[in-house]
Amino acid sequence: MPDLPSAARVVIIGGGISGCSVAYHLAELGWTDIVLLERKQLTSGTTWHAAGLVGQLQSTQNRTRLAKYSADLYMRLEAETGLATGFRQCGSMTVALSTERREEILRLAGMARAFGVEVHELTPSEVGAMHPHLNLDGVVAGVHLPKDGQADPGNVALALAKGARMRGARIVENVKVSTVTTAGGRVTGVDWQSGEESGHIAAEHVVNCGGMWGRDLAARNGVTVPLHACEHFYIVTETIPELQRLPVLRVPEECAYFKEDAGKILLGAFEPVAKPWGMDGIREDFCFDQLPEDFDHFEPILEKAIHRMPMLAEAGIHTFFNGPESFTPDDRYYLGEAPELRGYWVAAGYNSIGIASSGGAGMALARWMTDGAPPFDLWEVDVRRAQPFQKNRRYLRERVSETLGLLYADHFPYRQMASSRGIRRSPLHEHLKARGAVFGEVAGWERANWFADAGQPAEYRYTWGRANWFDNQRAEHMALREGVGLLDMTSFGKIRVEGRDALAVLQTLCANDMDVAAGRIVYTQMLNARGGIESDLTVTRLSETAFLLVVPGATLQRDLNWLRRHLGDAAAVVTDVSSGEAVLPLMGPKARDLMALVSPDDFSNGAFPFGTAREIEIGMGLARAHRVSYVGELGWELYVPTEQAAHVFETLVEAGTEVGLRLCGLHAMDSCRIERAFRHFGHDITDEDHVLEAGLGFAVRTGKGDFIGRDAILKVRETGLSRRLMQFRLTDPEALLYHGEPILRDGKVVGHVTSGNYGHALGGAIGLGYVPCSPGETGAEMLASTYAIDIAGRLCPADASLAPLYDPRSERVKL
Ligand SMILES: NCCCC(=O)O
Repeated sequence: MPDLPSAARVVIIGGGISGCSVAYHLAELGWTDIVLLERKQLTSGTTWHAAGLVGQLQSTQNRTRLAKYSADLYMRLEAETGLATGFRQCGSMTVALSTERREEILRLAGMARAFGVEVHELTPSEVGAMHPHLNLDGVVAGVHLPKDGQADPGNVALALAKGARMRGARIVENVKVSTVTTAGGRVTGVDWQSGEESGHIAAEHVVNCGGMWGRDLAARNGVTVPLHACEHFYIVTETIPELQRLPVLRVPEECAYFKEDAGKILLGAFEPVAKPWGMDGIREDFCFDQLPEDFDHFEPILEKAIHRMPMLAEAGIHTFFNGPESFTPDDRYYLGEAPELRGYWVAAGYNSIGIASSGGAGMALARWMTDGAPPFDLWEVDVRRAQPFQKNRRYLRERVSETLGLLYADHFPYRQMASSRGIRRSPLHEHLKARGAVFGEVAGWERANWFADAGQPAEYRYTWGRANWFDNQRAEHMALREGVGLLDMTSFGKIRVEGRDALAVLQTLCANDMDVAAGRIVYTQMLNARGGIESDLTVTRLSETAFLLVVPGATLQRDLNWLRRHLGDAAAVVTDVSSGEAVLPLMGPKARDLMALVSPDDFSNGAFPFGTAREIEIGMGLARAHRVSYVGELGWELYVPTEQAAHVFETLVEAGTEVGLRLCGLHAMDSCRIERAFRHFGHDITDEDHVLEAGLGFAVRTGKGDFIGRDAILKVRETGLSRRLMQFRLTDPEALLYHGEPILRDGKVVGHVTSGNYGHALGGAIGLGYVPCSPGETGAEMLASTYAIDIAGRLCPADASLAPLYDPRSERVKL
């Protein structure tokens, strides 16, 4: 009979590195009554066969921050626990074989450096000096991270487990969780089995660290954790006598990584088309299992690797390894509390970088569970980004066969997934496609990003330079600025909040005043207690007791979750009505002229002012027109019952010929919104960003009474801001900004670009980003500095502004 309590504060399911790290960090934060249950033996799923690379260079700042934490933790873990982890700070090197890849690694290096990661750029001959066995054919550059390392993954997990046990956590093997029990939308504990024995542990929290079992385990409780295992291949050579100690080497363009360990080379592959595994479930007795080798599948990578490191041709292969690892639809892992079930936490789906990620992820989750909020913005890995449909196994199988290879593929800006597409489509999809739309995907939605001209291939050609759609974007952008453009934003999340207490609920959750007349639209944020932004939305009062909330499609699950969790026993219901209406923004100074051609209603400023919504006739149908704009121009967002969308679209397009209507895509919408300095949730504004630092004080009404975040606003009003969101325009019209580029103030790195695009009306790349300031420092003082943005090592001078560079007085929306 396993030695298990009948109650615990938290039960962690899964004894891989993820579960051990969560247990370690919760114990470190003083949690008692921690129980970790492992179905077989610790590390016996995926951890034991991981390659053990601890690389800090991740594709975003916050994942880099977490990976840096892992590297620092593993450095000290052996001394703390007395258990050897095999961690060696051998450094790592990534080489580029093309100028495009060079741009990518130098951009990443600049970003990582801004976060305190030591990183050096290398010329080809410096690459050769650092790795003398390397064939330098085609190598154009490299980056070296001396503090990267490698470790024995199993031992790191065991050391974390020991550290957790030393602080009182109970870690028990050979106990399987058969059910996570629930009541009233909350976790109540777990039922367990061990051989013939079974029992129950009552618990406030459960953490799903189930790795490749994570999806199925979650699905049993209706929780969405979309991940799927893929086969991951590597070989280990026999001992190579002349081999010296080497840094980890990544040659992403040849899909390969090389790790020197004890005189042998481990060569691993991230091939472009991977082999999903475990489609019909995973064998009950799976424990330290390997999968059958597939030499034909590995051979193309091996051939290139032999060319790159010719000594491999002579080295015998000691081990040909194939083992399953979990992959997710967007190559990002899942952390946080599941929106479906209170007390159900997730740390899973590590996409083959679980050793590098788990240390930091365990720390972040433990702090999240302790404080009820993540330690910093973790939206990119937040489990609430998962869409319910992504549980579908066929979707996952097809998608992960692509995402494994994407780990080492070029991470070009605007790169789109090729697999598992077309799942969520607007009713106008075929209309847009027939007119040249090139689609991108967000949250499963297909969205027209740009429109190809007649005869132009309707496809992306990826680059770090000017894209093949740059001129299309410019034409669409200028149509929105000078004429009239029609967009399709059906992917917006639409939420109805209604009932006797709907107003009271929204007054508590929103920073702006919701007590407005029916037909008014209010731009607002939902804040957390720190004044950070949980949601960025418009709220339209439909009647005394009904409100329509419009949110980005990508944040719908998060926003629904935030609303529902704060309902308490209020007499209000929250309903996702996203599928009921298509959204057609008609924007530009000629929008009123076009509306007059398709509708008998009055669209004058007097009759239809900015910030109002009303039902209108359009063609032979009805729509609700909202006078708002995310591009900063006169216009209306038309909310049309889904089944009337095609009719309204056809009516607008037909009449539009008279006023030069142009179909516009999301790329033009984004370039317009960044010129106008409209913030984008998840980039410019997150739960870490105080609403006043974000420059959104104009949408805050502290005088209306209490609401979540009010105290934090009053406090900052008293103490002053410690940073401010600024807008930048590069003075070189050729340079391009995407995201993550370091910002320099008077020659010193002070922040990074939170979002970037090209300002076609302003004539240069535009970026937003936070700049620290001292309390009391005036805007004029901030603007007296000189600013530059580091783009892959080149310093590009930038004009900085606190007010929007385009239409600073917001006159155009009120034309
Ligand atoms: N599991 C392999 C890790 C690969 C990498 O860190 O690049």
